[in-house]
Amino acid sequence: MINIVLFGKPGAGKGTQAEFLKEKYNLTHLSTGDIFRFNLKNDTELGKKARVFMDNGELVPCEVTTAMLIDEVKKHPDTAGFLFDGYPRTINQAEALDKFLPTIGSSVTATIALEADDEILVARLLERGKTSGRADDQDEEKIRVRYQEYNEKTAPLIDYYKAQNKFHAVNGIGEIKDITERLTSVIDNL
Ligand SMILES: Nc1ncnc2c1ncn2[C@@H]1O[C@H](COP(=O)(O)OP(=O)(O)O)[C@@H](O)[C@H]1O
Repeated sequence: MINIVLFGKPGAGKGTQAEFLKEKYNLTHLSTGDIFRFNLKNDTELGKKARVFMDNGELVPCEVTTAMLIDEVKKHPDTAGFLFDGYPRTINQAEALDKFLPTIGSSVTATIALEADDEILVARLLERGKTSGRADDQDEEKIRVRYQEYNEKTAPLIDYYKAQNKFHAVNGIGEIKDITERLTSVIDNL
């Protein structure tokens, strides 16, 4: 089983690249953002718990997110591997994943970060907000909160995975297909 964590700031292109990678490597794509948005749209119990946090650009509490993620993983016992997109986003979540995966005989294979400058990313998010209907993409204030959350809570994961020799980074600026190639060359060399 190969488990890849796609890592990057909001707007870095994780979702776009995940679409190509899941096909190429036959992986199950788990996007916590997508799962939360589905639950919001359908007004489920989970959606009710997540809504205020998401609408404000804040992280949903770890207990809620981790329980949801583990449920999703368990739905795919026969998969060739997972492509985690948007999880883990805190050290607590990374530790939870490192505890859970061995219970299904697996582990994180590698973390790959898509890197890009903040100004480019904020512009991308505002552009996406014009068509995506995502409230958190339409308001600079909310985008700012998401970057704060990233810097405080998610950025420490870089050192967490470096300490395990599992951190890789690629340049997230350029043509979509060139970025896909950068990612596949990392995965093919794992
Ligand atoms: N691992 C997570 N932990 C906590 N909250 C999360 C997590 N993943 C997604 N969320 C919630 O869903 C929102 C949107 O997620 P996502 O689409 O991945 O965002 P982005 O485009 O900012 O990377 C986040 O701002 C957060 O509220």
